[in-house]
Amino acid sequence: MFHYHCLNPISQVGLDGFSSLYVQTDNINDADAILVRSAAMHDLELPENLEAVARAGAGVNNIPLQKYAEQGIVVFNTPGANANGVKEAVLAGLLLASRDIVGGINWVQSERQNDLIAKDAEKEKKRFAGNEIMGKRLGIIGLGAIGVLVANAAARLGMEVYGYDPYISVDAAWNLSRDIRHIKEVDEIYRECDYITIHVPLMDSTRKMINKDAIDKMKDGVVLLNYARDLLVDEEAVVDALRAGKVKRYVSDFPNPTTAGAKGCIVTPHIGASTAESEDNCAKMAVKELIDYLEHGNIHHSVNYPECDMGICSTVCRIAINHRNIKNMIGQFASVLGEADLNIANMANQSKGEYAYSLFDLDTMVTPQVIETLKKIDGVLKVRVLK
Ligand SMILES: NC(=O)C1=CN([C@@H]2O[C@H](COP(=O)(O)OP(=O)(O)OC[C@H]3O[C@@H](n4cnc5c(N)ncnc54)[C@H](O)[C@@H]3O)[C@@H](O)[C@H]2O)C=CC1
Ligand SMILES: O=C(O)CCC(=O)C(=O)O
Repeated sequence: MFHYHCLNPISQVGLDGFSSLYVQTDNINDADAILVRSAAMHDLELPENLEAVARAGAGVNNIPLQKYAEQGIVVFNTPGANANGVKEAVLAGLLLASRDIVGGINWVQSERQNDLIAKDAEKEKKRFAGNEIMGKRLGIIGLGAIGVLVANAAARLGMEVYGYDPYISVDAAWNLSRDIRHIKEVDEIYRECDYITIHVPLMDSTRKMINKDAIDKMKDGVVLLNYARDLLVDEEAVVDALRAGKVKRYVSDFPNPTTAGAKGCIVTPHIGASTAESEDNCAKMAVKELIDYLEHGNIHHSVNYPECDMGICSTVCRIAINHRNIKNMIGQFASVLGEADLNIANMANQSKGEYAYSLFDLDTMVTPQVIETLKKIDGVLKVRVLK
């Protein structure tokens, strides 16, 4: 029996993927696994028995990845599962920034008692006029799951699309329309584009990457869109640039005291991925990842441990070891198992940065003493026995 705890509401369609072997618990201390969306986990101490955290979404800046890796806790995310939801929100953002649709709706609302509203609308509508996006130049920073979808959709809407991503994956490159212009220096995006949208993860290297220096290089009247994370942008600098007329509109999905209500800011309450489809997709993928890890020890889409897949164990037992990526770990595991007269039928060892993961399928059941000996090896962070 496995227990899981949800730190945020998770789509029932996804949770239905758990078999009768799984029970939801309100007590985090009983949990083998946690499902989370945007809840902040940096100050959350996790119990020793916890095996995994699955982020039903893309961004993992709310999770202390290294701290959990040190505890042998594997953190997963769900790459691409909510990308279409965000793409559609970005398209809405492009249109909302181009025409004063929000102002127009608010005007109609404020005139709802006015019997002459139809006639007055014809006089007032020039205040809410704007421009079309067709033929305008859109710069996309970050061509991952979301950036690629935004690029292709904007190109189909007749925009001239510039894409910048020095670390683009082979898959993303294959999925990118040939109409997208490949930009090698981000300054070219700043210099040339009428609209700039950012789709990179929040990391130390990307924090405040859109700052005053970057804004100064942009075209006058540029529109900035941020459906990635507010901390990627120096928003004080953006608000100053809006006041000065340098930036025309700032569209953000992350409300905070700097941007909420500020002139020229169009801010939504982090709803980029809040569609039934995205929520279901993320939850389904997260649950699948947890099941494969808890039952079979396989790792797919982890952000702090390597990919590792040995399928379903067809021998008597499988040992899963989370450990540091240092020399002679496999040698030590093999000698402990050999000394205990255990034959290794199959094995896998993968590493990612400072951490590594090993699976051993054995022909005979391992004893608790052998597991204790493995746990005592310097650099071992967690050992599990799986059937
Ligand atoms: N508003 C919302 O509800 C949502 C927001 N997000 C945010 O969007 C971000 C991106 O999501 P995905 O596209 O799914 O992630 P992804 O991991 O598929 O793509 C990120 C891309 O950014 C690129 N990148 C990294 N550093 C870069 C840099 N310095 N310059 C240019 N490119 C760089 C990477 O190479 C990668 O291709 C997430 O990390 C998350 O913060 C994601 C989903 C929903
Ligand atoms: O769960 C959510 O709605 C947040 C989505 C998000 O920001 C992400 O996937 O990075």
